[in-house]
Amino acid sequence: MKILNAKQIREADAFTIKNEPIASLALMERASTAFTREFVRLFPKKDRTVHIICGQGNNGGDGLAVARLLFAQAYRIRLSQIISENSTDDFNKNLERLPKEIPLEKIRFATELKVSPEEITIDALLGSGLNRPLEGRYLEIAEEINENATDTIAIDVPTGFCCDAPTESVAVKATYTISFQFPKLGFLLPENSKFTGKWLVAEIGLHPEFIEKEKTPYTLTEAKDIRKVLRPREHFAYKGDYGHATLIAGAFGKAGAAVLSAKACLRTGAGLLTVRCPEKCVDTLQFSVPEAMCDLDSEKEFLSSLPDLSKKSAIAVGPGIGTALDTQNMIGELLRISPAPLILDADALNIIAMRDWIDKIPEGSILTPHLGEFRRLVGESRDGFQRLEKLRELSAWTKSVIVLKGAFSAIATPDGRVRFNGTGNPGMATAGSGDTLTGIITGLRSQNYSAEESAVLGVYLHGLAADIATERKQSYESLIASDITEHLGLAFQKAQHLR
Ligand SMILES: NC(=O)C1=CN([C@@H]2O[C@H](COP(=O)(O)OP(=O)(O)OC[C@H]3O[C@@H](n4cnc5c(N)ncnc54)[C@H](OP(=O)(O)O)[C@@H]3O)[C@@H](O)[C@H]2O)[C@@H](O)CC1
Ligand SMILES: [K+]
Repeated sequence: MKILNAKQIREADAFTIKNEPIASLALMERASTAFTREFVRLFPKKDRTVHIICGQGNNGGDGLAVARLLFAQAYRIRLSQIISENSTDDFNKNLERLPKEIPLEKIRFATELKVSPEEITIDALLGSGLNRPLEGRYLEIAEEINENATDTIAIDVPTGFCCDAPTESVAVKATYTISFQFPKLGFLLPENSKFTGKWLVAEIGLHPEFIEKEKTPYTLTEAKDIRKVLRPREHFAYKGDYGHATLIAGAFGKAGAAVLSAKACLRTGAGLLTVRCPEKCVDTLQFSVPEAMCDLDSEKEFLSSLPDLSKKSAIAVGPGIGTALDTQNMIGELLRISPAPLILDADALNIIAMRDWIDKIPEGSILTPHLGEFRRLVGESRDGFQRLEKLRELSAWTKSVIVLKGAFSAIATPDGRVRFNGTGNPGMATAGSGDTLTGIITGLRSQNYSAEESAVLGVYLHGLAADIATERKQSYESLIASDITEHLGLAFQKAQHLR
């Protein structure tokens, strides 16, 4: 799904009105109907008054239409209209259409507005037309909502929320945001997420031709994108058809990282897996993952040299390796010879940052930094938007795919695109979760998925497996990395639509 900026969304709106063609009022009705449908799903009971706070722009127009539509479904409605000098035509027309039975309070001063925790609050004050930070009474109204509302549902975006830049001033903190047609870039970045609450996107039928031709570097991966890329397992295949992966992982006391990666790699479908590890990790590995072969380093406690890497389909390095000097030199050698596609994670990335080796990263690699590792590689970022720019730059610079892990993991490709991932949950912020992802991506790369496909599929399946684990038997608190691997089978089934 494309992510367009606020200007592009306005243009999509205008293009649809002209070319569908559809009257702008009818498009507003479509948007309000879509919002109402989602609202009714979220709040099917009609035991609480719904208080709708409207501005006089098109976001306010949506609010008036929603008031009429919810009233028709027997919700108890209270409406506050924040009076300003200007109003849009569609706002005025929806004001005319408003049933007389709906109580309408005209608000001139913020102090006149009373928000009650007993009611459900719908925020229709300002939407994507925001062009400056909130101040004066708008700011006071947002504060009144934040202080007193218990359930706030924002139409399109919360009032004061910046779609395409950090929201630095006060904005409404919604419980849910029901947004039209496209997720906004700001929904996907950490500093803005405190305003949207849980967000969802309601389709309003903006013109497909406009959406098709409009260019944006940003997309959000959907289930249908995954289904297009996932290949079915061949009936007459044998293990040699699915690659021989190598995982260079582990150090004394960190055999678990190697175990987690290895298991996830095999569960993702790699035909064969060899794990290169120090001697002290081998018993743990062979006991925990008997399906993997082990190849011992000459050092007992840490990795110091590379194994034979000929005929390997993918090589992952990093989980649990530590940063001993010999291990650093081994990474330097691997970057130099790079005999097969590389997946670089964890301490491999830390070593690259320490030794200033970004220039040595072979083209076509996959890097999977979390926020801390990313910072070590490219320095501090002012905010999520600047971090996104640095992510794109790093991908172009290294000609590699970079997976920046976090909520809505972002996958950058050297051509400047960024693909966000929507699966996963806060339970995944747990030890070993990243090692599991490395294993999954390695398993896919080993089966000859491209670097971009491996990263996109891997991150999606990793998140989906965690979601299924959480739905079935875990909570966000109790989820651990091995639960993710345990549910990979169901994730594949769901992604392939077999379930
Ligand atoms: N796109 C679509 O596909 C569809 C969009 N639809 C809906 O339209 C909404 C966008 O509507 P919109 O453009 O009328 O702007 P909106 O957010 O109501 O603001 C109104 C005016 O407020 C002003 N203003 C700005 N900042 C301010 C501030 N800080 N403090 C005070 N005032 C401020 C500014 O006017 P100004 O004061 O600059 O003259 C601005 O023009 C969108 O979110 C969605 O709900 C659907 O109906 C149909 C399909
Ligand atoms: K709003």
